[in-house]
Parts: sequence; C-alpha cells; structure tokens
Amino acid sequence: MFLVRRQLLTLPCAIWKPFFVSTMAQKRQFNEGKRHFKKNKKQKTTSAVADGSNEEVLLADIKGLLISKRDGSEEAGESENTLPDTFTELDVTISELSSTGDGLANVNGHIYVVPFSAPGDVVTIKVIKHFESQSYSLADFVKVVTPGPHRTETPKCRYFSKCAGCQFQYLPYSYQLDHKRRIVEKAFANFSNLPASSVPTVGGTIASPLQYGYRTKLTPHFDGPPGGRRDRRHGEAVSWPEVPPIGFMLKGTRKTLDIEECPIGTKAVQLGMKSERARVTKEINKYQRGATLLLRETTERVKKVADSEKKDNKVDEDVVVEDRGEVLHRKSCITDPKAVSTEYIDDFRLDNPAGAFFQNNNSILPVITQYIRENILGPNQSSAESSTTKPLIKNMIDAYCGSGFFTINLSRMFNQSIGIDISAQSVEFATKNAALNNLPSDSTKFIAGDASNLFASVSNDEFPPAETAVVIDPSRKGCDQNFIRQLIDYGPERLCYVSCNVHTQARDIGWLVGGLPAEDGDEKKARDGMYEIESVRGFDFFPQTGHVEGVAILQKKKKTGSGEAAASD
Ligand SMILES: C[S@@+](CC[C@H](N)C(=O)[O-])C[C@H]1O[C@@H](n2cnc3c(N)ncnc32)[C@H](O)[C@@H]1O
Repeated sequence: MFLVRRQLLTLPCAIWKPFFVSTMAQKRQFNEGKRHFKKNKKQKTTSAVADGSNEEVLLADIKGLLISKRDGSEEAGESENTLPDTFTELDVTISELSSTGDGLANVNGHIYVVPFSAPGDVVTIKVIKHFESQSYSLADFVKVVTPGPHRTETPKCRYFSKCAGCQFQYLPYSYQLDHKRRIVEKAFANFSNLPASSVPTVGGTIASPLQYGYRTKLTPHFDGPPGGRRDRRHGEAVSWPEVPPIGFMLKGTRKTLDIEECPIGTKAVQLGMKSERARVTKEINKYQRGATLLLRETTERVKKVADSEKKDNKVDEDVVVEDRGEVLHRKSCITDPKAVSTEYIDDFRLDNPAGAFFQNNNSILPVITQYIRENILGPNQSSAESSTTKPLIKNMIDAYCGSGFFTINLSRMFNQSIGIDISAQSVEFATKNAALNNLPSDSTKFIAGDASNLFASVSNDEFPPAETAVVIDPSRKGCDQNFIRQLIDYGPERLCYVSCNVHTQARDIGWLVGGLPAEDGDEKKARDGMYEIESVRGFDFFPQTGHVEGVAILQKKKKTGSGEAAASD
C-alpha cells in the first residue's frame, strides 16, 4: 500500500531557491530534459533540431510558465528535497493549459502536469513521477475540488478523463478554438527561431462544422493474453482466459481501456465499432496475439429515388443515410485495410485504401479547401478559371500529396498541377482519383518519389517558379532540411504549408523565412531565408482533443535594388 497524503502545497517561499539563479539551470540546455523520457530508438541523441515531440513541446511550456512567474512571483523557486512522495495525493490550482492538452499547476516554482484540467480549476492529483532537475512532475487527475471558470461543459463520453483520446470535453468550444490559436502562437514563439516581427498575428482557429461525430477513422485495439508470448515460444496455441478489453489507452498507462462507444466517431464508425467488438468477442480464439482494428467510414453517393419507385422498404442497419439535397450519402464502415474507402468533398470524389492515410474529419475538408482556394494565389489574384484578370500563379506542386486530396480539389484553378508522394500506392490512387474527377492527365499528374528530390523531377521551364505555388503537407515530423534547401533553391512564388504538427511546421517555416543554417559545418548547405509569412492560423480538425492543424501562407520576398530579398509591402 502506498501512503496517501492530502495537502495543499503552499510551502513558504523562503525554502525555495530562485529557479533561474541556479547555476545548474544556467548551464543546462533546457531540452536535456528529453533524456528523462523513453528514447525513441531512431532518435539521434545530439540533434539540436526541434523534433516537435510532445515532450519537447511540454518542456517549452513549462519553461515559459516558470519564466513568466520569475519576476517578483511568490511561486518562483527551486525545490530542496521538499517534493511530495510519489503517489501522494494533493490539491493544486491549475494556472494554464499546455500545448499538449494538459493543465499546468505552478507550486512554488515546481510544475505539476495534470491531464483533464483547466486554468482556474482546483484539482486533486496523484503525483506519479518527478523530473526534479527539470522542475516538473507528472501527475494523475483524481477529481475536481473547485471547478474553474472554463469548466462549463458536460462531457458526452462516459470514458472521458480515463481514455487518453480526448482532453477537452469539459471546455466550451469557443475556448478550445482560442486555446488552439494560442498553441499556434506558442509554436512560432518557441520553435521557429524567428523574431516576433516576422510572424503575423495568428488568425482565429477555423471551427469544425461537427464537434462530435466527426472522426471518419478509429483504430481500437486489444492486447494479447498474459502468457501469450510464452505459449507462442513453445509452439502452443495461445489461450484467452476471457475477452480482453477492446478500446483505447487508459490515460497515463500502457493498459487498454474497454470502450463500447466513442462519441467523436461518425455514426457509421460507431456502428462499425459495435459490430467489430461483437465479432472479436465471438472469434477471440482465432487470434494468436493482440491486434489493432480498423474502422473507416466509406460513402456511397446515390441519386434520390421517389418513395413510389422504391423496390422495397428494407432498412440496412449497418448503413447511415444522409440527405444531401439531390443525392443521398449512404455511409458504412470498412474494417479491411485493403478495401477501398470513398469520400466526397463538395463534388470531388476521392478513393483511398482504407488502411492508408486520409484526413479524418470529412466535415472540415470543404472548409479548408475553400480557404486555400481563396488564399493560395495571393491578394488580388484571380484563378486560371476566371477570365477577368490574368493570374500570376498558373501552376501548383503538391508535395506530400497522398491520394491527391489537395491536388484534386485545387487543380481546376491552375493550368497544370503535379503531386508527389513517397507511397507508390497513394500515387496510384491519386492518378485514379484525377480520372474519376475528369481532370485531364496532361495537366494533373502524380509522381512517386521522395519530396526531398522533388525539384529534380520538376523543370523550371514547365513550372516557372515565379508562376508556381507549392502546397506542403508532410507527416508530423515535418520536412527535412534537404527538402527545405531544394525548395529555397527552386524559389516558388507562393507556398501553402499545411501541417498536423504546428511545432515542426513552425521550425520549417523558420528556415524558409529566417534561413537554413550550415549542416555539420558545411557552409554550402546554408541558405538565406526567402519567404515572408502572409498568414497563419489553425483549423480544428480534431475537436475535443489538444490537436490542431496549422495552415500558413507564405509569399516569396521581393528583391531590393541591391539584390537582397526583402519583404514586399
Ligand atoms: C499528412 S499526409 C498528407 C497527404 C495528403 N496531402 C492528404 O491531405 O491526404 C503526408 C503524406 O506524406 C507522404 N510522405 C511522407 N514522407 C514523404 C517523403 N519523404 N516524400 C514524399 N512524400 C512523403 C506520406 O506517404 C503521406 O501520404
């Protein structure tokens, strides 16, 4: 049994040394804190480049909070062996929400990281682990003692505050959006290396039309039975004493929480969850280990038929029908990763392998594509579709194109478009999708390859940089320096950078605007910054969670008389 002690931590300041006069703190690189987290095997230990990981983002927020409280604050200080024992319960007041979605409580210059809490809440926490030299501890949320002013919503999910999936169901949606604007702001402040003057005011976060029932893909999992590995090693069939929990991670643990329904999933995905759980329960003995299940919504668009013409009135229980004016959307759930899922964005149809990447919130996709249409050409530019003004930008390159989502939705604005993706399968689907949407193959093309070599495949004659916009939508790790270097060398007039990790996005944009440093002492690899940020804002692809999708529009700086690049006015 662990000793459980309740106390309100208000230790007198006199026993805390000021955190920032500590010589250790002065000498130490703050990001050394990463050594306390489980190291990713592939991660280089000495890399100075921001990786946008949760750990790095959390440490930046902790550092920011400690700095903000430093001057004259009663809370600033450093602990001298006065931290509570682990597993102690205590009450703390949350002072801010971190970019990772956790509340931060500053107790005499030591930060407690508390999930499921909001600024102003007084909460009981259980201390799990101290990182004393980094002045913070991880804690479990136990209960709310006094709710803060932002805790106004009743979570719609019965697993909320246990499941690791959502963080914000108790917060009003407007507060979630504003918090996400702040995440983008902090990402640029902490990871871009740019002066504040180079970053425009971050725009308001664009809301998701659906705030629940939006996720078109969920991947619940279950673990293998205890002793399963031993059984397999001895060549024996694995035995299941009972059906294991099927669901998502129990917050702060490596255990799986049994989850029967997930209200952020679409109705079709929720139906799929019910039937997949029933199937696994029935067939558990066929499994030799744990597994991850795929639940992916697919849509069939059918013409409306008058009631009198309907052949029968049979209702398919696995299909959700949505009335879309002249057509119906019949939505169902796919569980085979190799099957093909279909999504409609406005009148564009996109097919995709169900197990491959595709955006997970269909409701916001027409909103983001319209936003990019309105911004990608630049102020006062009309598109190639319009006859009134001759557009400056005539071509688009879609780096990291997947199955062609951006290329296909935008390509009618341009004389020619090309998408590139490292996955040959995605490129195959992108090419088919272009044909499905009647886009001519001579003006909408796709190539399989590494974006870092993209500009070896694109000729300046075909895609003159001054007439070309590049869309960039990489995975969470962002672009690599080779890609950024090639992009700067090519120098397209306009960029639209979309990202599900605003921290690596801020890092990459920092290079595009502020310049790329020499790599391993090789000065030839350094580049001057060439762009200015025209606008940046978040899109809320993931309501109720701490995630935000960033969209930044960049314009190439104009050359001054001396040949130097300068911000255009
Ligand atoms: C976030 S997804 C975006 C896909 C697409 N833009 C969309 O919205 O559906 C990132 C894509 O980058 C691709 N990718 C990852 N590394 C790449 C690389 N080095 N070169 C080209 N594509 C890459 C992945 O295959 C994936 O399709």
